[in-house]
Amino acid sequence: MKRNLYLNVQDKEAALENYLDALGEIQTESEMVSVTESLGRTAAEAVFARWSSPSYNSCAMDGIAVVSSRTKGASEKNPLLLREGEDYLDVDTGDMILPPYDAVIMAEELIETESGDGYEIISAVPPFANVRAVGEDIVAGEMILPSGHEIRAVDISAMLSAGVRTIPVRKKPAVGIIPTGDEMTDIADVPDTGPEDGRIAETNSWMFDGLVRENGGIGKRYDIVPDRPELLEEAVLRAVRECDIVIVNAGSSAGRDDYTVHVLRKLGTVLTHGVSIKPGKPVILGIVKGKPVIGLPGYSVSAYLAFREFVVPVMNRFLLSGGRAEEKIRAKLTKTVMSGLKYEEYVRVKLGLVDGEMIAAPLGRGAGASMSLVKADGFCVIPKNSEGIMAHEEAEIRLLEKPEQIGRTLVVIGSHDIILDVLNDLMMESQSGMRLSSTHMGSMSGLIALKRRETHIAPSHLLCEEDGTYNEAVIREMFPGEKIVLIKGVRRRQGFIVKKGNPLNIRTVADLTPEVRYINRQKGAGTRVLFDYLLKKEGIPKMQITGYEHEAATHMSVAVAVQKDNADVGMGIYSCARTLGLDFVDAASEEYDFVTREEYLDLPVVQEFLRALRSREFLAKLEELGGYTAEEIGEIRKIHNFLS
Ligand SMILES: Nc1nc2c(c(=O)[nH]1)N[C@H]1C(S)=C(S)[C@@H](COP(=O)(O)OP(=O)(O)OC[C@H]3O[C@@H](n4cnc5c(N)ncnc54)[C@H](O)[C@@H]3O)O[C@H]1N2
Ligand code: MOO
Repeated sequence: MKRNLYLNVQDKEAALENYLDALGEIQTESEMVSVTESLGRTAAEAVFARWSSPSYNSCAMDGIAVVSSRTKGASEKNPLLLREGEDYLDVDTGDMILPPYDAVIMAEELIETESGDGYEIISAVPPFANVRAVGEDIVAGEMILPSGHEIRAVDISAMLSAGVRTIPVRKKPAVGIIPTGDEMTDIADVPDTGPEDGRIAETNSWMFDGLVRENGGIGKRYDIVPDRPELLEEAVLRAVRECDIVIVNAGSSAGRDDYTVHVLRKLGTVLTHGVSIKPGKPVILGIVKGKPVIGLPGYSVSAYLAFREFVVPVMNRFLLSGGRAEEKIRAKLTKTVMSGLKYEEYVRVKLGLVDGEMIAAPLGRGAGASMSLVKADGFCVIPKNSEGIMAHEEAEIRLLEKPEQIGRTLVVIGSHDIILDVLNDLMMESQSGMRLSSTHMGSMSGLIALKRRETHIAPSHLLCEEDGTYNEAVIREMFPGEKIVLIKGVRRRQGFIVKKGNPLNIRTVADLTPEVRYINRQKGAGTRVLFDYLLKKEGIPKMQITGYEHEAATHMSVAVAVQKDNADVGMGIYSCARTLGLDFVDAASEEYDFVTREEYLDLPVVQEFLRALRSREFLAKLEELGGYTAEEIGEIRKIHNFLS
């Protein structure tokens, strides 16, 4: 099969409009459901009340039922005596009121007679006072909900009160999901130890199934189709017979086995192959036997975005829904994101509020970075024909997370350590509703973010080469005249992460001979500073280290690179080596602290962070991870550096 080179990508809006036009008017169907099961469904027709509610005149307050006309003339000067059995009946809220009674006086307004045989009242009551008249809430025949209304819990109770038991709702569109690819293994068949080399656990179909349900449809997953066009043809034809919409996943691009587009052309028509969004470019919009068949790219982020932009609008056609309104906010980016001119680019971001300003920290941009979706609070969309957005500029963010949650976020930018995940977990476990959102950019970038008031806390382990101390020296230099505090964190062991048994026998930087493949950390990372310091001490030039330019963003990615033999050695913390069953050669003990502004200490999110940091659970967790000591944990050191 020849490669598909699709260089003519279409604009997203034009492609979608053209596709919806080609699909024409969709015959929507409805089905009857019990009102009690109708939550979230869309009413296919207007719903009318069968009964009135209340269905009888009912007492609205606890007190006595009276005949209103007989209370005329009662006043403070001329109180009226009411006798039990003759003039009134004791009643409670919800009781039926029958003639001749037509009004209720609240218990609080009654003055008991001294003899206890009745009450005195000092004002007259009008007819139907404190009475819920029949039909006061809902009148039989009244329209309760218009057609197209999405049913909520309150609607359910109103319908039931009005005697409506079943209603017609729009039928959920059935969305067929066909995963493809020779390398795919159904999750049920993946060994417990993980997929064999070269195999991939088929996970996208489960994401689509969830997305289909979230958007009001029914997902129908089909077996994985191997890379053979005749099998895909068969699968598509079957799915088209059984479903309203069909998704074919992967095989949408230019690979030799990417023949989805050929199959769809053979079975029907393809209106678009390739749109100007990134990730998500290789979308295929086809029609087979009148049904929409959409080819989505294999990478999970691309697949998710393309689903949002193309499958959801088609599903909304079936539901006759305008779709959910997207919430948007403006936020300041913490770092520059560059973008090509040809595509509209979707950058996932984490959000937080620092000093009253919304801050967006961009996450990993790879199309396969599914964790960027897990962590994202929103997307920043960089338009076509834009080269990108500069750091500290404002951008529009489409929200995925609730705005309230964002206000309860402790923003942490700086050096990475897995204890940040543990602290977030401890904060989330408590009743506070607060969370910690950390972006790993290295110690130096964290301090710069703190300087610019773009983070609450900057975790840092910056060595002062002159005196071997940590953090204080650089803070004094960077924050003259500002009130900065150091929240003491942990001492942690830094060293060489090597394969089990240390086969290359690495003990010191001097053992990093040219045959040894090193993996480094990004510029500005404290671990890189430490490595450079060790090299300098030994008089070893950086350029002599094989792999000095090979960078990873976290300790854990260094450890994985060693585990999977992309490198022989890298510097990192003990706990990461241990988690992956690797060996560790001690090189230094360093201080990993949390830098913040003094004025932030009183913020509830910072207080909650301190609580988690000083908790017994956290100490226990450090013990479990290994490689940490915490003698000064949670202590606060003021670093006020006022120049005289
Ligand atoms: N020469 C070119 N190569 C590629 C281009 C291009 O323009 N020219 N586009 C790239 C872009 S952009 C994307 S996105 C991908 C899309 O590729 P396909 O849709 O053809 O998907 P595959 O190559 O088959 O798979 C990509 C990736 O995703 C994994 N995958 C696939 N299905 C699943 C599933 N159901 N569950 C989990 N993971 C899945 C698959 O194993 C691959 O790792 O193409 C670029 N290439
Ligand atoms: O455009 Mo692809 O969808 O970036 O990964």
